[in-house]
Amino acid sequence: MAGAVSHHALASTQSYRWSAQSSRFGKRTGNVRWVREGSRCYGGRKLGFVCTSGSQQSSVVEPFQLPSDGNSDHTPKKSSESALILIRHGESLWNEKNLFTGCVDVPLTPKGVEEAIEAGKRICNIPIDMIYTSSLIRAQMTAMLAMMQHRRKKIPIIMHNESEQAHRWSQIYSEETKKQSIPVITAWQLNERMYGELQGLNKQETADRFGNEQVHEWRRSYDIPPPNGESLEMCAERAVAYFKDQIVPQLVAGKHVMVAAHGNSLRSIIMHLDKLTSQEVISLELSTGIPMLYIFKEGKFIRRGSPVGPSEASVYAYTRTLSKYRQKLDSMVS
Ligand SMILES: O=C(O)[C@@H](CO)OP(=O)(O)O
Repeated sequence: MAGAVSHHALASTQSYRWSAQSSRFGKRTGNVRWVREGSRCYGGRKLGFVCTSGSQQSSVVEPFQLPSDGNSDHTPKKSSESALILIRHGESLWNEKNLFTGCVDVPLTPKGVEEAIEAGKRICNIPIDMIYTSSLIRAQMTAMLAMMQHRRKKIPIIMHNESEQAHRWSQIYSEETKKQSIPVITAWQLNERMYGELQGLNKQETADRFGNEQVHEWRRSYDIPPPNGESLEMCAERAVAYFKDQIVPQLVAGKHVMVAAHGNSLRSIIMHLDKLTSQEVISLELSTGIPMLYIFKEGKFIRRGSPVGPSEASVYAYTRTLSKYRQKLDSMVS
C-alpha cells in the first residue's frame, strides 16, 4: 500500500447517527439535538448517540448565500417551503461483505432493496419534484425503488445530458406525460468519497493489519485521506459545491428535492447544513436506507429528522405545504 498516512489521536468518542427512533434523553450540541441510543464498541471506544426525528429535534440553519446568477426562477418565494430529502443508499453487496467501496459501482443486496422500499414508504406523502443521485447504481436503485412507493405515482426518469445526442434522444413529447414524470439528475459530484487503495479491501482485515485507530482515522477523520484517496474534506469540495450550485437553486425556486447518495458525500452535505465542526463530523454516522428530511423556508434549512412513517403527525403538522400536499393525496385516493 502506497502513501504514508499520519496518525492523529481521535478526539471524539461520541457517535452521532441519524435514526428514526426517538428518546426523551437528549442533549444539545450547538444547534443539533443528539440523543443517546445506547452504546456499542468501535475500535475499543464506547460510542453510540443518535440524532433523532421529531419536532423537538428541529434545528434552524443559518441562511445560505443565494446564488446571484440573475435567474428569476431562483428568486426566493416568501411563502414557499420546499422539502429536501437526503437518503443514503440501501445496503450494497460490498456493505454486506464489509469491503471498502468508495467509487466502485456495486449494486444493492436484497436487504438493500428492502431498505429502499421501506424508505420509500416513510416518505410516500412528501412532495418530490426532482431527484438528484450520484452516478453509482446503488444510489440510483435506491431512488427508483423508494419512488415506487410514493403515493403520487409519478415515474422517475433519468435525464441523459452527457451529450447533445443523448439529451435529444431521451426527450418526451407529451406535456401530460412530462407532468407525470420526475426528472432524475445523476451527478458524479455526489458519488461516494473515493477510497483510494482501500477500495475492495476488507474493513476488518485492514483494521487487523493497520490498527483500529488508523483505520478509523481513514474512515472518519475530516482531513486525512486514505492512501491515494479522498478525505472527507476533499469529498466536500465537490459534493457541497454541487449542492450549493445545483440543488439549492431548485429549493429556492420552490421545488421539492430528494438526494440519493452515499455515507460520506451525505456526511459532507449534512456537515454543511448543520454547521458541524470537523470534530463533530467524525461521529456522524448514517445508516443505509434512512431518509432524512429538511424544510427549506425563507432561506433557511430546518432539520425535521427522519420520518418514522408515512403519517407521522409531526412531519405534516409542521409545514403548511406538506400538510396540504398530504391532504391532496388523501383526496385523490378517496
Ligand atoms: O466503503 C465505503 O465506501 C464507505 C461506505 O460504505 O465506508 P465507510 O463506512 O468507511 O465510510
